[in-house]
Amino acid sequence: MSHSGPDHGQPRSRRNEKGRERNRGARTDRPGTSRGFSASAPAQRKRRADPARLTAFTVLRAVSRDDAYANLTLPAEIRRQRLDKRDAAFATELTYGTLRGTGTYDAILSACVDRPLAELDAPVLDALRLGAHQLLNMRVETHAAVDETVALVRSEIGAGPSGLVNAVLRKVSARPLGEWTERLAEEGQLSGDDALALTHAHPAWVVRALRQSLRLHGRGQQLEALLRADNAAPEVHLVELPGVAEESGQHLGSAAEAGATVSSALEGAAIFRGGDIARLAGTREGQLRVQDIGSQWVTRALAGAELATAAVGSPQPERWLDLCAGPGGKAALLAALAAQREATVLANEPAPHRAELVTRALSAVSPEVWTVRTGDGRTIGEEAGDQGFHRILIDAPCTGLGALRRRPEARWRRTPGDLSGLTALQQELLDAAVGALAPGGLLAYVTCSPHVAETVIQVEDLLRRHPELQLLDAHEPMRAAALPAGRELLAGGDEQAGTETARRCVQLWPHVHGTDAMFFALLQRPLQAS
Ligand SMILES: C[S@@+](CC[C@H](N)C(=O)[O-])C[C@H]1O[C@@H](n2cnc3c(N)ncnc32)[C@H](O)[C@@H]1O
Repeated sequence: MSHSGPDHGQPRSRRNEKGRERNRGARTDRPGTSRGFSASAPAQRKRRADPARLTAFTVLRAVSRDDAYANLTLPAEIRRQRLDKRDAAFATELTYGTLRGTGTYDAILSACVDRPLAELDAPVLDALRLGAHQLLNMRVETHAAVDETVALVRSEIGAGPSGLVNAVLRKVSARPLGEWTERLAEEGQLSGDDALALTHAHPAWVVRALRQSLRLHGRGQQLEALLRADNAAPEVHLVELPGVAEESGQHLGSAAEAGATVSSALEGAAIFRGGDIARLAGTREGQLRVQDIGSQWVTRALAGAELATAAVGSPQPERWLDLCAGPGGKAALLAALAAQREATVLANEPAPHRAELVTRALSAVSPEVWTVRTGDGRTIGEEAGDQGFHRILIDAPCTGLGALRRRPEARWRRTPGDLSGLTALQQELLDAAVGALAPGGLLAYVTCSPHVAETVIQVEDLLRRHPELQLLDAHEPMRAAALPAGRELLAGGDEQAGTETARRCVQLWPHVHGTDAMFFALLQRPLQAS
């Protein structure tokens, strides 16, 4: 992790966006940049917090106090503080980096504080984590990281704890991150996954789960690459919904002019590395949307997979179902693809506010194509009718361990105890979907988690409960949906997977495919019961 922002405590001359040299000596309004700042007596030190650091601190507080989600809270806070582009980028790195690294920073802080961290006031601990991130993982100069954090504490918490924060951060700054983790691993006699957990800031149970899944999918040697990828800022992926704009590809074209790179892996997709997405043409109408390429890929694979002939032979248009649709990303793409095939989509979501989001996402597609149901997916049999659904997507509620890049606090919030409730729900949703599937129909089971209990084991259990189902090779529709570079990306890994079931499923990975670690299994109901 690194930050190359210009004026957050780095006393080097930097250029502004237009390439002009900034006169740093003349700028005294930016914290950490005014000359002699760190040398000034404490009483003369600035008491006002730097807006970017204040933004990050406010989000950290919301995450630890209210269980807020940083990816939702941060944009609102950036707007509230009216941060410019550079400060917004700095605040984002501060917030996301601090949250990702929390476990490791806490281990280091524990070695520098003379009492258990749990005895510190929560805001003080958040400020220390923020300071530790700047010292250990960003290119912020030591004096600025310490002084700015102390200024933040003075202004937001009070003068009381500022001495402690100053002293602790100075101890933290005594060695670089690598030395800290080596030393702590040695002292704690950590080895294997526990040492990796400390070095790469993942809980040990998550490291073990990722190792198990990588091994099952023929990628046993790639654990460190995956852990590193989880700690990198994700690229923003865009999708242009097919067939909804006046001219096909027009929004991707203008996004490319604004700096996006059109994907060579998947049609309709692009990668955007910075900039204001809301200003891209088509976003206001929901025709151009942010969506991980992995999500786009599995949606296109389900829409394009071949149905058994009798299921198609019906005079009725195909009926598609998105069983767990909120907030509607896949539903919108599915509906756009359905419109091109004269199919209809029922998008189901039990949480009313998320069902609203689904309706909003679908509004880019002709309303004749889709309907939203606000209900529990386990009662979907009520909607199956005589015919059933021809294509069903279950994008199941899951631990989300495949999206750690995007949800920086999630890894510390999840516990292994979450698995039993989630896997039980996944099982019930799968059974309900099987009951609603038309003869010859296709069922896509998708998770944004690579945990084997939610993926391959879930599919094996399903096949035991419903031996009539056929597990298709999910790579085929994925390859068919892909562009040449995407087909290449799909090669390897799963082909050497440990079990026949795993070989037939697709497991995407951030370090291989540049997507979330999304799992995709495709099952088919036979035309007639045998
Ligand atoms: C992984 S998210 C789906 C993401 C969505 N497909 C998208 O691409 O935007 C899982 C969704 O399942 C919903 N869910 C939770 N319990 C459910 C249930 N009993 N039946 C159906 N959906 C459920 C959650 O509210 C959540 O919106």
